[in-house]
Amino acid sequence: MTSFEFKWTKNKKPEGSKVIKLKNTKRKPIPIKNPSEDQEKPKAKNIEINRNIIKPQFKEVEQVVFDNNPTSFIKRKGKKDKLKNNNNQDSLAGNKVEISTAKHHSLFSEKYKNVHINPNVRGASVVEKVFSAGNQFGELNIHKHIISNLEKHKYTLLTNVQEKAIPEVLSGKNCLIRSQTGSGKTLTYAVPILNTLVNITPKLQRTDGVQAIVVVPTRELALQTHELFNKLNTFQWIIIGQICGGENRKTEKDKLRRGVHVLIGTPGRLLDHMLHTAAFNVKHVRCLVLDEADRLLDMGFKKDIVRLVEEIDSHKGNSSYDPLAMLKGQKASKTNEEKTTQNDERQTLLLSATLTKGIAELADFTMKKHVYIDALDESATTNPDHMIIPNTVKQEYILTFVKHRLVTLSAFLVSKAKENSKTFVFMATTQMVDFHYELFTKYLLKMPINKGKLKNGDVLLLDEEDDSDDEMQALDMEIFKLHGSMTQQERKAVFNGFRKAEKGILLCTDIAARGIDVPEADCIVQYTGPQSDEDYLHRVGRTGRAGKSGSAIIFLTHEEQDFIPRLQNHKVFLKEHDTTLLDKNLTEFMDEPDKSEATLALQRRYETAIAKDKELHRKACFAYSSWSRFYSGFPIKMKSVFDLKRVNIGHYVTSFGLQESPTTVARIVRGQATKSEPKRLNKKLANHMDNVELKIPTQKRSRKSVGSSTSEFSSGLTPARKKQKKY
Ligand SMILES: Nc1ncnc2c1ncn2[C@@H]1O[C@H](COP(=O)(O)OP(=O)(O)OP(=O)(O)O)[C@@H](O)[C@H]1O
Repeated sequence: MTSFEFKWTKNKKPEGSKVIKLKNTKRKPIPIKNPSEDQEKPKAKNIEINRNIIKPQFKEVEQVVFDNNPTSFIKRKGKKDKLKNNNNQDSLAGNKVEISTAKHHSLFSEKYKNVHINPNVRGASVVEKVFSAGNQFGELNIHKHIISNLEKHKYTLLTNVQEKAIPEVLSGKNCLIRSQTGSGKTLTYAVPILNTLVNITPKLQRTDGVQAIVVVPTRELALQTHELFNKLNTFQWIIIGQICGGENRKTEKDKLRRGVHVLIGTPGRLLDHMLHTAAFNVKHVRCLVLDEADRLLDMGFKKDIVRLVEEIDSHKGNSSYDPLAMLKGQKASKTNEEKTTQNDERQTLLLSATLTKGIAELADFTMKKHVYIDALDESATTNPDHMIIPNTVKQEYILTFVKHRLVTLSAFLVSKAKENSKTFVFMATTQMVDFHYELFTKYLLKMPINKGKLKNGDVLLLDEEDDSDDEMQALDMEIFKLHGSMTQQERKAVFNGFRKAEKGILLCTDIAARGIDVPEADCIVQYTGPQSDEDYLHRVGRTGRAGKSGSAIIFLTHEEQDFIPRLQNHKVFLKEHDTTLLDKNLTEFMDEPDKSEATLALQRRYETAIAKDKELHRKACFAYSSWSRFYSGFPIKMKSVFDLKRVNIGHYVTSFGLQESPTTVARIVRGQATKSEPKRLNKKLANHMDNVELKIPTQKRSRKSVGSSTSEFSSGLTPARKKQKKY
């Protein structure tokens, strides 16, 4: 890269001029014109500093590097020698620079053209009560130790769904249970299962085998459910176990051989053990729970579940299972073996926050007869199209310019850090999570001491080569990341870390969208749109748990604004986010009173950092590429809102802090180009090229994990496994 340097000696220094250092990059400067003066664009060899524009206190600047962009300067303290070496014969002594602070469109509150969201459309959302009318666990016919243990953990009042469902589950009926997110569905099966097992006499032995199987879609949910069971289970003879993808199979086999009564796991791994671990005996399974049933289906686990159910049924007879009858009959001194052969049909429970056609089909397949329990008041009119979201959650949207998405998100996170919030940020792909995690950890949490400005406050500067001793911890906030391509140990550590943290930001994929319970989470950010309307609901449902309050915000671009009326059709009404606080926080954070300048400073800081950091640049390219693949793969029913053909992909590249064209990024990802700064293609051509590239199934793409987000829900099973020997 060629650099130009010039210096004024005191006597040569022209009035009103300053020492600057011009760094020549191939990138074209963003033309910034002072609207008040109709002057020519600054020419490289005739640079003049306009004092009317630069603040007058700009006096003693030793060296300023100008990277071809009038708004972005780089100060290199103590690096004169290095800079000198970079000088070449093109030094421009005496040249003048016109530096303008001409206003750009503002970051957040600019009024958009073509916005057709009607902010006045308000309607009555469907409201579901969380807690029942004061009924308590103590009133249920359950073991007193379970009740005292529940109370010890502050579970005293029954939630609505618990009040309605627990008696039905206790009576042994098959149930399909629907209630809103965070309403306590886990206890509706955990309490009855424990109660049934604790009441069996003589006491269950380890050799009695698995009595209940709980199937959940993700490993985190398995971990969480396992913890809840263990919290409630003070009965030493009842063993709760957990198996899921990513864990050591052999350890799990040993666990199963030693004996487990309640087994919680993800479908793939459960089936794997059912088929290959002789010690896993399903003959005595009394209860099968399919938690987050709709998610299990969405994630393509239907086949595994069908197989799992068939496997359980093939080992059992047909007589009906009735835990209540079993309890009544406990006085007759039957052996455990007699009891299980007599009660050998499983009870099945399906739980979900949304009711879909798929669930109805799954219910038909897994249960002969079942009762449907809905937590919504009987008086409320139920319409399957209406989405029920806790009314304690404030739902908002923010309309951003595509190229400002990154800075807007950063500003939002700065605000959240100030509020000591616990925030989930949902992103489309694992590559996006990885990239943003690294970017924010390195370049948002930490800032140069001068916060992107020269000390005298004149011009913005980029932290191109400042070393760590010039940096400070700008935000007192920990950032976490969670996605399916992390190892099981990493996932566990992050999940536990985030749950225990007092505050923090979790960047995650939809792997954290269902069932995950972080009671203190008070904010949900959807940085990329959901793949379905139901996904919107589940993501939002990570806050506002058990009646607590929370907020949820979705980032939308102009092209995506139809998502708002779409949600209105589901009786979900979002308000536009008031950006005043964002503006304030960003300007304070960047120590730059003008929000456009603050925006540019942060964007340029990111761009410079990414351009210089090879690994981060690679991550940015892969993140963009995975995003474009994700975006082009939105389900048909969502295409009216999220359609790659309608978006300006060049701007999206900018939103990943990249300076290349989309086509070049695609070539870099394919290994056909190294990092470069070519001319941007025109938009149409770039669009066209990128679409063509997406369709070419190159070897690299299929090998690379930049693929869809569904891969991350892997059960840990390797596909097309050879049959393993039982032992
Ligand atoms: N009776 C209760 N009293 C107080 N808190 C409760 C009660 N029941 C459950 N909770 C709390 O409510 C939160 C949500 O519970 P749970 O995870 O079971 O909800 P859910 O309905 O399964 O949600 P999702 O649909 O998102 O999976 C948890 O933090 C749990 O501890």
